[in-house]
Amino acid sequence: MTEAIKSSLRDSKTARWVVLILVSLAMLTAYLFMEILSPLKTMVQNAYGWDNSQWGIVTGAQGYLNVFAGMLILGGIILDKMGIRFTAITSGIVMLGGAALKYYAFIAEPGGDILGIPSQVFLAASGFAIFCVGAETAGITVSKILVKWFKGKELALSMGLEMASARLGSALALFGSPRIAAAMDIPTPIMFAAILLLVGLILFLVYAMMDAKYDKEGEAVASESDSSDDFKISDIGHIIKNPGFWYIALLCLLFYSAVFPFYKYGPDLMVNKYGVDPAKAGDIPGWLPIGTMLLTPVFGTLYDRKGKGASIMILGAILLIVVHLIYWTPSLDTVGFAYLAVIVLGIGFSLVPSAMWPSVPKIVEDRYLGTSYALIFFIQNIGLMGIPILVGKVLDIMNPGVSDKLDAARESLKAQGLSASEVGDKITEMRIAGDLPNYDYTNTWLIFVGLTIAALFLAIMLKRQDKKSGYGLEKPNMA
Ligand SMILES: C[C@H](NC(=O)[C@@H](N)CCCCN)C(=O)O
Repeated sequence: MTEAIKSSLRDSKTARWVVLILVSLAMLTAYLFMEILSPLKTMVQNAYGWDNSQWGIVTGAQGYLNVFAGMLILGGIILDKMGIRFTAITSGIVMLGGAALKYYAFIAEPGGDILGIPSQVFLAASGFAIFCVGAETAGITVSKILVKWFKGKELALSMGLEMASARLGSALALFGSPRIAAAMDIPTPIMFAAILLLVGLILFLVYAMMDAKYDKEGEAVASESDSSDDFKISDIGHIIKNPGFWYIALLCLLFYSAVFPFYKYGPDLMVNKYGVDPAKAGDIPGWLPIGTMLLTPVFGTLYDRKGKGASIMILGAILLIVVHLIYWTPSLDTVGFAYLAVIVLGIGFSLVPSAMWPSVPKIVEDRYLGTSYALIFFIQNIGLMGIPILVGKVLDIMNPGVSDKLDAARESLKAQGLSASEVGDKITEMRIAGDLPNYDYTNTWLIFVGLTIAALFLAIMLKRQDKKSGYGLEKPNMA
C-alpha cells in the first residue's frame, strides 16, 4: 500500500503528461517573447529611427549577460544547487522582469542617451538581455524536468513535443506580432507577449506544486541523486580536451548563428528585397518554425533507427548553404524564391538539431552531459549575440546614407506633430511608393553564406573525427 502511494505520481501517465503540457506551454511563452520584436524591424526603424547597428545591439542582447557575465553557467550551477522548483520559478520571474523593461522602453520612448546609446535602444537591449538569462535557464531547467519525469519512459518524445511547442511560440510571434502592431501600435504585441510570460510563470508555479508532491512521495531521491545532468566546474577540464566536443560546439555556434538571427533579419529582408508588406513581414519566415515542428521528430526518429548522425548534419549544412545563396542572389527576388528558400531552411533546420543534440551523449561521457550541454549553449550564445550585431553594422556600412534619408523624413514628419506610430506608417508608405530608399541586403547576406560554408566544413571534420574516435555517430541510437 505504502509502495503504491509512493510511486503514484511518477507512475501516473496522466501526471507525466500534465507536467509536459505545463512546461511546454511555459516554453511556448518564452520563445514567443524571444521573437516578438523580430518581425517588427521595418516598423521599429520607421517609427523610432533606429539604424541597423542599433537593431543589432537590441537583438544581439541575448548573449550580453549569458556570455559576458557567465549567467548561463551560473544558471546551470543554480539549477544544480537550488533545484528544479527554485530555478524554474526564478527563471520565470527573471523573464518577466526583462520583458517588462523591454516593454517600458517602447511605451515610455525615453529620450537622451545612456552610455552613448539612445536610451530606448539601451533599455530595450537591457530588458532583452535580462529576459534571455531567464529563457536560457528555463530551457536547461525544463530539460532536467523532462528527464526527471520521463526517464525510462517517453523521454525522446517528450523532448520533441516540448521543442515543437517552443517552435509554435516563435511562429505565433512571427505571424501575429506585425499584424497586432499594424492594427494597434508597436508596444501592444510586446505587452501581450509579456502578459503571456506571466501565464508561463503561473504554469511553472503549478508545476512546482506537482514537483514538491513528487519529491514528498520519495520517488525523486533516485532521480535527483542521478547527477549526470548537473553542471560541475570540475568537469570542464575533461570536456574541453575532447576534440569531438569542440567540433559539435562550434558546429552548434555556426549553425544556429545562421538560423536564429534569420528570425531577426529575415522579415526585414522580405520587405526590402521581396516587397512584402511590413504588416506581413513575419509570414514567410514564420513557416520555418512550423516546418521544423513537424519535421524534427521525423528526422529524430530516422536517426534513432537508421543512424547516420554525422551525415545528417553534413546534409543539413549543405541545405543551409543553398538557402542563404538563394536569399543572397540579387536576381532571385520574387516571393516564390523566398518561400522555396524557407522550405529548404525548414528541412535543414530540422535535420541538424535532430542529429546534433542526441549526438552529444555519444561524444561525451554521461557524467559530463549536464556540463557539456551548458557549455555548448554558452558557446552558441556567442554567435547569437555576435551575428545580429555584425549583420546590423555591415548593413549600415553597405547602405551609406539610407538611414540618414529615413531620419530626415522622420524628423520633418515629427515636426508636423505626428506620433511615432503615425510617423512609422507614413515612412512605410513612402518606402513602398519608392519615395524613400530600402536597404540592400545583398553583400550583408554573405555573412550567412560564410557561416553555413564554415558549418559544412566543421560537419565534415566531425564525421572524420567520428571515424577516428569511434563515437558511433553513424550508428542507430536504438539497438
Ligand atoms: C534546443 C535549442 N535551444 C537553444 O539552442 C537555446 N540555447 C537557444 C534558444 C534561442 C532561441 N532564439 C533549440 O531551440 O533548438
